[in-house]
Amino acid sequence: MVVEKDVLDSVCSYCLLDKEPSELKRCVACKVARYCSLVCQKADWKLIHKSECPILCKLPGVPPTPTRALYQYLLRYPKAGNELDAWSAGLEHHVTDLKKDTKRWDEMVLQSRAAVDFSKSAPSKVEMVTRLLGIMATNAFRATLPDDSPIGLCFEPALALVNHSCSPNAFVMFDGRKVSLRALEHIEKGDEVFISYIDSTQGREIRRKELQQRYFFQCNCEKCTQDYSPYQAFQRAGLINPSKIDALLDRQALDDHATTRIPTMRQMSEDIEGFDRASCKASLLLDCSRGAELQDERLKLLREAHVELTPFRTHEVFAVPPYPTILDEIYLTFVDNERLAAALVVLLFIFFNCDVYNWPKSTHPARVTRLFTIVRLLKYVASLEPTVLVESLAPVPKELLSRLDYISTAHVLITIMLELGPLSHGEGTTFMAQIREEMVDVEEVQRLRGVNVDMLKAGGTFNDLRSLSKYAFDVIEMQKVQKNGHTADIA
Ligand SMILES: C[S@@+](CC[C@H](N)C(=O)[O-])C[C@H]1O[C@@H](n2cnc3c(N)ncnc32)[C@H](O)[C@@H]1O
Repeated sequence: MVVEKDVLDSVCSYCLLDKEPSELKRCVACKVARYCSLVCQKADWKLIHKSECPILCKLPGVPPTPTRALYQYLLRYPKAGNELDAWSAGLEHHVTDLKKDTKRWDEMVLQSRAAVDFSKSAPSKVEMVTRLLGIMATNAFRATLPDDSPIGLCFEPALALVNHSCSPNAFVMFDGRKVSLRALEHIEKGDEVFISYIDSTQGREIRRKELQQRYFFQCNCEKCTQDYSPYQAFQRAGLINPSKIDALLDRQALDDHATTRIPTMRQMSEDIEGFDRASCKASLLLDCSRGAELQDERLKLLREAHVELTPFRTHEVFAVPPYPTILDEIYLTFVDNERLAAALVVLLFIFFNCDVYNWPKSTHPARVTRLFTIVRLLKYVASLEPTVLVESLAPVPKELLSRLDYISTAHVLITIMLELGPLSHGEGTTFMAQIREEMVDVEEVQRLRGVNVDMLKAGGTFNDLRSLSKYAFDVIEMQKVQKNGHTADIA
């Protein structure tokens, strides 16, 4: 496991947990590696830093993450000849495919030479190291935090044996240094385990292109061969796991919506020009928004992209790409702008209308992580003065905003997460510890308020949450304008 170059300041180089930079102590020699404790520093020194530190001391900057992964391999197996270890040697390397892209291959050879040079290995090892780089390109995982931000490169030969499917039955979960393969559903003995290498909520052509370019194969899973829409894939995936989540989601309504979207999608495919044009224009605007320097400019482009998707909106096919991505980016822009009440409303809409279809299993880590974000946003909204809340969510009726019990809703969601978290992220993980911390915090607030939450009444609470999510479009269209030097939201 190698820490991503960009997060070296905020992640412990040994346990890989993210911390405030002030909580991490730098290695006094190289000033690159940082640790959250002496225990981690000692463990990393023994594992790799003893050999890596002198390299980092001599270099003017930190080499790219793959180069560091390569020289760390050479440092850990200094006595090996020009052959890879048995585990790595058996993995796909796609060297023939990689060589077809001469520019990419030349860069790979350069990176391998640098790794051999930095680790003072024999020059004869360059060929083996370039092959190892090919193996890593196909087999290494991007280690992430629960919010999906990258923290490192993980090369684990046993996990690398798992093939891809766009409707996977398992997933890889990172918790600091620990990595595990977890099932999304019951897998019979003898059945193949599949994970998704990519964002499988994207459309088939984008998925196929990405898999071909990065992994050199054409995916022939059922979702690809049948070109299933998210609604068909949802129905194929079966019912949502029975659990307390039923209080939050109306399973019958979800199923009915999916059923009625199937003929709608067929109808849409007859007007392919109209939908393709809308989708292409929205995707172009989305790309432009990613290049926008100012937040307001970014939001303006995303709003335009959202308007382009009006045909999707008319047919209520919110789970169909690129709709979920556009909404997700709008939500993230609101977070970046510290418009957290607006972010909550958009996120609720995404949760109820996109996520449930794109990740049908309620124990999917993406779904559970979303619930966690919703809890945090609910707690923030609960802390706002009622007048400020009404102002920041101008299109939402005051009556609904004042009726909602944000803390009790957060409380019930945490109760649900205590059931889902051990299945999605695993018992004993940092994520579960965070959920428990939230529970202690919310229970204390409830005690002070004298509120006793009854799960049976939760259905009512969630109806209000669903009602709030229905104002997402009005909230998105709300303009932020400059008024006498002050910014204000107007409907
Ligand atoms: C991480 S490896 C998976 C293990 C690999 N099958 C092996 O035996 O070493 C990734 C490579 O496996 C192959 N692969 C993975 N999933 C596949 C799929 N669904 N269909 C065809 N090939 C696949 C591709 O060659 C891909 O580059």
